[in-house]
Amino acid sequence: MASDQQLSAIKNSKVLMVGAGGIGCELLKTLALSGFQDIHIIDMDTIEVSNLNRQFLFRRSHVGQSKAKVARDAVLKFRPSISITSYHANVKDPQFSVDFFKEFNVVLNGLDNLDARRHVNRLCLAAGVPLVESGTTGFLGQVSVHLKGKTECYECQPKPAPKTYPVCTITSTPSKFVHCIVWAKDLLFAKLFGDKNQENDLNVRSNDGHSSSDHSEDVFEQREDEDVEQYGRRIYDHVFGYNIEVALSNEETWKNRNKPRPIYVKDVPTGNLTQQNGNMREDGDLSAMASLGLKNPQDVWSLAENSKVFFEALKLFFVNRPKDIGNLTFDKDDQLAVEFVTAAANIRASSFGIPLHSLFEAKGIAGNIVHAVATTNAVVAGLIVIEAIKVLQKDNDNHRMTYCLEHPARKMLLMPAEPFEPNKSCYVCSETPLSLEVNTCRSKLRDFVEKIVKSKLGMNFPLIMHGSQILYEVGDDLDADMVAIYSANLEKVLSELPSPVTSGTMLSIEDLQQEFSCTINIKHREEFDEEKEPDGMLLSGWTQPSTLNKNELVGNGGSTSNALLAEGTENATGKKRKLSDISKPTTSDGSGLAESGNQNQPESLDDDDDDDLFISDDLESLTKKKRSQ
Ligand SMILES: Nc1ncnc2c1ncn2[C@@H]1O[C@H](COP(=O)(O)OP(=O)(O)OP(=O)(O)O)[C@@H](O)[C@H]1O
Ligand SMILES: [Zn+2]
Repeated sequence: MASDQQLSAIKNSKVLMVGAGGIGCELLKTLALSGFQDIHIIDMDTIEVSNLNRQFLFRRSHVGQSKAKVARDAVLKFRPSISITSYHANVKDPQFSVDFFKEFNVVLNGLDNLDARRHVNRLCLAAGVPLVESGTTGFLGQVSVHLKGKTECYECQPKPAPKTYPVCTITSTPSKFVHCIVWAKDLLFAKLFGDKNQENDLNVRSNDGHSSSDHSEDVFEQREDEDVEQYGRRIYDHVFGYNIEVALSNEETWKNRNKPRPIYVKDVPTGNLTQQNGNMREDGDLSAMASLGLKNPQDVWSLAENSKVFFEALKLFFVNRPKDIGNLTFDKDDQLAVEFVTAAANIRASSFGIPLHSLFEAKGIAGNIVHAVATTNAVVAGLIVIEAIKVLQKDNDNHRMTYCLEHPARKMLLMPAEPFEPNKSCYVCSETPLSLEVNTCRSKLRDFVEKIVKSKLGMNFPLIMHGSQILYEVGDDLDADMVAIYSANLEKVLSELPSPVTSGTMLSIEDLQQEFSCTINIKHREEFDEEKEPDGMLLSGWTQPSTLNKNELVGNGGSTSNALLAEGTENATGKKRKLSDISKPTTSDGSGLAESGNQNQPESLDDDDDDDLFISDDLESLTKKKRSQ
């Protein structure tokens, strides 16, 4: 039961929830039932069928409608007297300015991506509004509190980069099914159905050293004299047959590897491809599986079935979705795209002697999906509300960041820890400059804007200055002359800009919407390792807090929090961390939650009682011990 004091803090508060998905639905319900009276929700999405299993405020009839609005209406049905305001919008839209954020007593995040989380973090810092951040993945969850100047901000700890694979593993020497998925999704699918002007490694390696005139034209363009079936067969023979033959001709590559087998259409009994079954699923999605009468997404298809799905999906794209061709990027919710990618990945896997997978498994890998657990979302939502109430009561000494871990016996375990102090070298909440190694004579301003300013620094509306000269700016109110100058600057190499950027230059970069600025010291470097530093530049200076050494306890930014709050990491793609992993300093970054061995594991861990949830204070006492040293 809440105390009178708590109730009055709750009643007089105005809270902003960002995200009305898995965590958001639970959170809105818990806020309403806890007595919150003025709740604002932002979510940019509409409801999908795949949300219904856990986003319990939504029903089938709501599919296609705004999540924020439907969530609001559903909760108002059982709490009609409270005020809920919904925004069907991206939190990065300019309407959600620093002034907008200042209206709230606390901001609660239920997001699913790094980009939006970073943006909200910056707005909360600029507005001086406390942020309660959260994330879940399967049985794992985490809630943390960020108070400007008192605790670390969401970006104080670097987040691991999403898992990437060396280009040659994907283009020439796959050894795992995931490599075949990446090839099918990022190369083949992108080449056939995506933007034709995008760089694509599909042919680069496989055609190395072979200048057969037959293959020097763009083989991926449909020829005027061929129909879509002939086109499909030619693509099939090219990517699964010819390209593999070319790869095989490089003897060196296969000295210590199993050789792949070229596969041509004529070798595979695909039978009659004219379909009788109609090509729609029950939910109205276009589907090659439906046309072919393949019903169970958990079945592993044979090579022949995969080949049929390949041809049928390709045909359906060209015949039924011609407008999409040239504009598509892979989307795990696009049934036909998932079918095509599954089939292509399996045919490639077959060629390389890698076990084939079902559509269900392939979709999970392609979409970086860890199946959500509704209970974890509910527990995390409860923890968010507990921390939000402490924020409202200004109970700043008692905040906890809480990890939701998986008990070895599949029970859920809560681990509270004290929040960390701000990282003095955080480029977001402190003024520490960053440094960038870059070839200033080769890299263009465009590379710097795309790869560093937007992608690494997460800026939306950047302004780049060298001394008092503006090199680049984004905004709606720029006059045409300025737009022309900035566009021309984008195409210039750094050292040839009107105000040349060379070794020793200090650039200031500002995002006017986020009210966030930082400085970058430029250091010229000639060469970069293509595989390890594919951006051709290296940003540094934003380090782990120096107070932590490798074997010390890490409350946030440790492997669990990174796995949860950063997208697409190895952990988020299916490998669940065990408590024992987290309790020992054996994680790759040495940042396991506890110091070493079993001594730090909660005693109750092996306890066999039947409770489904228990809270351990062990970690908290350890944290205190470490900090007082
Ligand atoms: N920039 C953003 N602005 C507003 N809402 C956002 C933004 N980024 C993500 N969201 C919302 O955050 C919510 C996250 O919820 P959740 O993790 O359950 O994802 P989902 O898309 O509903 O489910 P899944 O990804 O598993 O299909 C989504 O509803 C999504 O629309
Ligand atoms: Zn910070």
